[in-house]
Amino acid sequence: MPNEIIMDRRRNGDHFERENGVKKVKIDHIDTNGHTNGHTNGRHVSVVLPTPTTYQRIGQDDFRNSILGTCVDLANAASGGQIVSFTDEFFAQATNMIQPTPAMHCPGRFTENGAWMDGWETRRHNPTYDWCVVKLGFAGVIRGFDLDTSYFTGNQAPVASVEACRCDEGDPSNDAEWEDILPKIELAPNAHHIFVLADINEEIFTHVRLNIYPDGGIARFRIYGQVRPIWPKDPTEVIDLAFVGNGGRAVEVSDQHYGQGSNLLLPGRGINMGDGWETKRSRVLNHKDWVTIRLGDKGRLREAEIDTAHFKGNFPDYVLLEACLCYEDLPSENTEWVTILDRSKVGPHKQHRFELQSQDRLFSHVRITIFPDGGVKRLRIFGTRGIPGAPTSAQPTSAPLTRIHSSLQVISAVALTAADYAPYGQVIESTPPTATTTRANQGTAQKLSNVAQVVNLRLPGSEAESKGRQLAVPNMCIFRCEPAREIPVKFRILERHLYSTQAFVPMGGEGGRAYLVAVALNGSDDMPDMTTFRVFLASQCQGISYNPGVWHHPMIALEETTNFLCLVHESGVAEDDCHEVPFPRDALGREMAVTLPGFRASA
Ligand SMILES: NC(=O)N[C@@H](O)C(=O)O
Repeated sequence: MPNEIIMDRRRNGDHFERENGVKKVKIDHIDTNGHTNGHTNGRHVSVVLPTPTTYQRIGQDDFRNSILGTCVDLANAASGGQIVSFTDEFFAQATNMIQPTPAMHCPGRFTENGAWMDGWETRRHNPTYDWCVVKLGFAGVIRGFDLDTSYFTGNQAPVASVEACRCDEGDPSNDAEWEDILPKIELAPNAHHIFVLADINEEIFTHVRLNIYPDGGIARFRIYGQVRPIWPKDPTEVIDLAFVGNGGRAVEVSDQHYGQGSNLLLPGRGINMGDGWETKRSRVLNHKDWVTIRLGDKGRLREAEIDTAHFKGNFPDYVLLEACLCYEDLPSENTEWVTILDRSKVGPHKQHRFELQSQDRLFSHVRITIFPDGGVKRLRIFGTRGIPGAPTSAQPTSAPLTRIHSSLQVISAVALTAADYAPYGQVIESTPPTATTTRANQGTAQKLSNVAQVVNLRLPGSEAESKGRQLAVPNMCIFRCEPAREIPVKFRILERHLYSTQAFVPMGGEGGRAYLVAVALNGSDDMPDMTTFRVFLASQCQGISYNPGVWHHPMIALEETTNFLCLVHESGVAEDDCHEVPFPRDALGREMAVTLPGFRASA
């Protein structure tokens, strides 16, 4: 047996050097059984690893009664989790693993590489192993995992392990210090593998690395933990104490048949009804449902926002807010609950704001109760932390309410489809649902006509001309768009072309995998109607056209500089050709940004 060297910590990865406290050990290879071989000073060594962190595997039925039931999924794309690097994703993209929705199965559906799989799947015959690095949506402590191989029945990864590290700026470099968090465990096909870590480790992590030996697929990767917020320096700053990024957690839910209670605390307004809290229909008189939320910190509560976005026929009739102060995760039966918002009427698809009662009292939990049942998208509880120096009275502080800490309004992008985009314009693609197709080119081509409208409202004799608008002529031009330099991408302005359509078509040849199309319809106040604001993720095979007067953000290319062919009618009169407004902030003064799991900011 070659000499053994006890390493204080192992890192996955081949061919790197590691100070073992005595000599540099060069790890040559970690085989699929975890045997780590290396050499030091020309002498072959076998590396013995420290005793792995202990853990307990639990069943799905035990989940809610375990510590994981009061945790959040730190990796979830809906909370800003992102895939930052991986060795391979030949069959299916790594970013699928962190989607909020459960894995789906579509037998008989194929991509150009193989069977369509809803998860991360690497190519076969890896001689060592694959890995994928996840950036947590928010820094936090880790309590457990769900390595879900749903629908992977002959191609699941057979063995996996998990490491973590903290990297406050950017992403881990090659010499990052990774900590073994979950040792190698075996994975069965088509199953949830839920692990609770035995050590209550208070170490804060920002990134996790999932290793699979030697290759294969994982449907979903959930990283359960608790956010450790980065609090504002100013103790008087009013913040959303329920926000997941500020450590808010749903600790008890009466019913979440259609949508989890923890969705109430996610960033932004979500993309559809599926990412809110929604109960089943009740069929008994005087029914009610509720969610108990442990705030990120004790605090004095000033205002609440109850958002019923996308709930248009199934919003609750009434809501009630209560609060209490206790130091356990779950308030006990005899906890005193104080009403901070009397039973109040709410309506469809709307952000409701309420002034709260008992603003001078300190609370640690809030309970939202809905009557009789229904759906709520988000709950925001604005107040100040109960720490020395924070205001104890309800008098306005130096920090006006609009200075809300850090919780950007965050929105997710959705895939661009002709149907979803129809209110804003047309999608220009090779399979348009409405184009007329004829043979052309001496029978060697299909001609798809009228794939998008081309409109010029400043023609001779038009109403615009009668109002003194100068005539306009078509301008076919090229926009060479530089890629977004920060992700999430923040929105700066919205613009519109009142008298002309404007089409953008990627010219191929170079450019990133996708680009963003951010649009809004015009409101009754002749400004953008932000309830219609959508962000679409368009592929390089899709062009778009904006209808005249549709508000849109300037084109946002992703990852690589992208050339777009553009067609628009212009008169040369600036205010007619393009009307710009600053991007609207919400009622609480927050900017808006779009998260893009799986995409990286350009260098
Ligand atoms: N996705 C997919 O097709 N996978 C299989 O072909 C395989 O495991 O190689």
